[in-house]
Parts: sequence; structure tokens; C-alpha cells
Amino acid sequence: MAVGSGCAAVWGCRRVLKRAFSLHNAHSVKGMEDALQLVRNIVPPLTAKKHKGQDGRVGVVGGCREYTGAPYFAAISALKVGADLSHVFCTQEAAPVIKAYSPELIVHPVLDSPDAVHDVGKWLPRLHALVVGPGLGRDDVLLSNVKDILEASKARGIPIVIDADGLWLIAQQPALIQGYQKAVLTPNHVEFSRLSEAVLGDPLDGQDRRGAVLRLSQALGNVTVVQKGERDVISDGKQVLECSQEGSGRRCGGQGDLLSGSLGVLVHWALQAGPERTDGFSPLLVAAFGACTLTRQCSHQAFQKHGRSTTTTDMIAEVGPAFSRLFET
Ligand SMILES: NC(=O)C1=CN([C@@H]2O[C@H](COP(=O)(O)OP(=O)(O)OC[C@H]3O[C@@H](n4cnc5c(N)ncnc54)[C@H](OP(=O)(O)O)[C@@H]3O)[C@@H](O)[C@H]2O)[C@@H](O)CC1
Ligand SMILES: Nc1ncnc2c1ncn2[C@@H]1O[C@H](COP(=O)(O)OP(=O)(O)OP(=O)(O)O)[C@@H](O)[C@H]1O
Ligand SMILES: [Mg+2]
Repeated sequence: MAVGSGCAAVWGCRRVLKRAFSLHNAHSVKGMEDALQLVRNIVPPLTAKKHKGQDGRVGVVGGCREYTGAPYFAAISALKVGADLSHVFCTQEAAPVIKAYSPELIVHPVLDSPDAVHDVGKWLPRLHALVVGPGLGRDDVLLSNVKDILEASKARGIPIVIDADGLWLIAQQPALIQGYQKAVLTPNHVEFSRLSEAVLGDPLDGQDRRGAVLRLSQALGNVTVVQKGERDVISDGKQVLECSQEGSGRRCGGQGDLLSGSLGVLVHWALQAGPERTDGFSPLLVAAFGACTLTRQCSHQAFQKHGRSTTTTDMIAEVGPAFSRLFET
């Protein structure tokens, strides 16, 4: 189907999706295809009329002594999906390392400075989305700075994707994100259990993943939650969507970072496109479905070439071809 298909197709899409959601069966081939069409609807056209920055300025908050790969994976994925500029806000020590991975990233060595909140805050007016947590670590000073950065971002209405150690912070202080409907949380299995325990007093119910994700989202005031796993389960507290796009059996580290970085751009595109383009469904739900599908398709394509030696770098090399295949057909 083409990008921006006509009304009839969109209404048909809505009908099918409604049914798919209510049956919790959106991973059926038809449901997947219709959900993919909604993602296609939010992808901005590439035209000569735009200036640099319009298709997305994304900031990644993370990167410390131990972890430099994760923020790099997230930030470069945002660029490869189609953001124009990608910033990393990390510690002083991590910055030269991340810069050395890529000349394409703008790297700010500010996260452990006494003026961290001010130093990041002055960039916030220019950012369309923030991805908080990849490679952040759990140092108390950093987490305290990130708490204030989150507050400042919320005050500006900036969409926020929270992943990895950002989710550790949310599990300590769920109030930080409570009711902020421009937030998406992307927990893996362990992170989801931790959040569920903190917010609902109940670790993951392995039998009913959809119900567990729905309940967590509702308890957080309709913050969108993406529980990654064999299937990805996504909910905004009203609807539940599943992504079962074929991925691969490789579970190398960094795949979640690719997902959260991609989601940073897609959230911006979805909110910019508005609910008409997502046929009334939550733009964040559609963006999350897009990021999950893309990540798994990258994994699938990379695995076909590299098999067991597949790493996240191989997956990032597939972002362009996977994106075209899924969303530019
Ligand atoms: N190259 C880099 O710089 C990368 C850096 N990264 C950064 O690392 C930081 C910490 O991230 P994280 O909390 O994800 O810690 P991680 O040690 O992966 O997991 C903790 C333990 O949980 C378990 N476990 C995990 N998944 C599970 C599952 N599905 N089902 C069941 N158990 C599961 C497993 O426990 P085990 O099996 O060892 O008992 C595992 O040891 C964070 O900043 C992140 O961004 C990563 O992004 C990767 C690339
Ligand atoms: N059992 C599985 N089968 C297929 N795909 C999976 C499975 N588990 C996770 N994935 C996929 O791998 C990607 C990353 O999910 P994962 O749970 O590994 O995140 P993570 O632990 O946060 O990763 P990271 O190492 O980046 O921190 C997602 O696209 C998810 O759909
Ligand atoms: Mg992770």
C-alpha cells in the first residue's frame, strides 16, 4: 500500500485494527499489514522544501564509563531511520569514546558536570524527542541529574522514550512519569518485572502478558508501554497491540538500544502527523509498533547474512533496507 492511502483504505484499516485489538490478535498477517500501513502514514515525505532539522532532532541521554555502545547504538539508529540531527548527552569520560565511534553524532560531555541540568536544558527547546537511559548506568548523581532533565523535558512537552537505566530510575520514582502521555517505556523482561513490582506491587504475570502491559500502562496514567520479548506487547492503557514480525534467534546486546533510538524519531513523526494520519489510534502506539517491527526486521536481515556472528552493528547496517522494505513499499 502507498503512503497516505485514501480514506476508504484507512477506514477499512480502522475496522480491522479495532477487531484485531479487541481480539488481541493484531499479530495476524492482516492485522500486522494494517498496522504497518498506519506507520507508513506517519513517515514524512523527503522533499526539497525542508531544511535540516525538520525531520527530527533527537537527544539521547546516556553513556558513562562502563557503557558507551548503548547510547551510540540508540543515537545512530535515530539518524539512520531518518532524523536529521542526533545528540548524545553523556559523562565527560564517555564523550571522546562515543565521538570516536561516529563523526555523525553531536556529543555533549555534560551529564556528570555540576551544571548538567542547565547544560542539557539549554538544548531542550531544539529537540523533538529525548531517549533516556541507554548506557546511563546507575550512579546516584547521574540519576539525580536525569530526574531534573526529565522534569524540564516534561514542562516543555517533549516526547520521551525511557529505556534501560532510565527505567531503573522510573522504578524508584514512578511519579516522575505518572500521567505524562508523551512518554513511552521500553522495558525488557527484567525491567518490566521491576516496574510492575514497583507500580502494581506485582511482578510479571507470565501467563497474561497483554493484561500485564495494559495494567501497567493504566496504572501509570496511560503512559505507553512496550514490553520486548518473543513477541513485543504494546499498550497505551486503552488498546493492546502485538508485534511478532520475524526477527532472529540472536540475542546479542544492543538490540533494545536500536529499538529505543528508532522510536525517538518515530514518536516525533507520529505526533507531528497527528491522529488523522494514525486513524484515531494513539500516535505513540503506532510509533512503537513501527520501531518494534523495524528492529525485528533488521535482526532478521542481519541474521540472514551473518548468522550466529550477527551483532547490533550488523543490524544497524540493515536499518535503511529494512525501513524501505517495511514502510516505503
Ligand atoms: N554495548 C553496550 O554498551 C550495551 C550496554 N547496555 C547497557 O547496559 C546497562 C544495563 O542493561 P540491562 O539492565 O539490560 O542489563 P543486562 O546486563 O543486559 O541485563 C541484566 C540481567 O537481566 C537478565 N536478563 C536480561 N534480559 C532477560 C530476559 N529477556 N529474560 C530473563 N532475564 C534477562 C540477565 O540475567 P542473567 O541471565 O545474567 O541472570 C542479565 O544479566 C544499560 O545501561 C544498558 O543500556 C545494553 O544496552 C547492552 C549493550
Ligand atoms: N525471545 C525473543 N525472540 C525474538 N525477538 C526477541 C526476543 N527477545 C527480545 N527480542 C527482540 O529483541 C529486541 C531487543 O529486545 P531485548 O529484550 O533484547 O531488549 P534489551 O534487553 O533491552 O536489549 P539491550 O541489550 O539493547 O539492552 C526487540 O526488538 C525484541 O523484539
Ligand atoms: Mg536494554
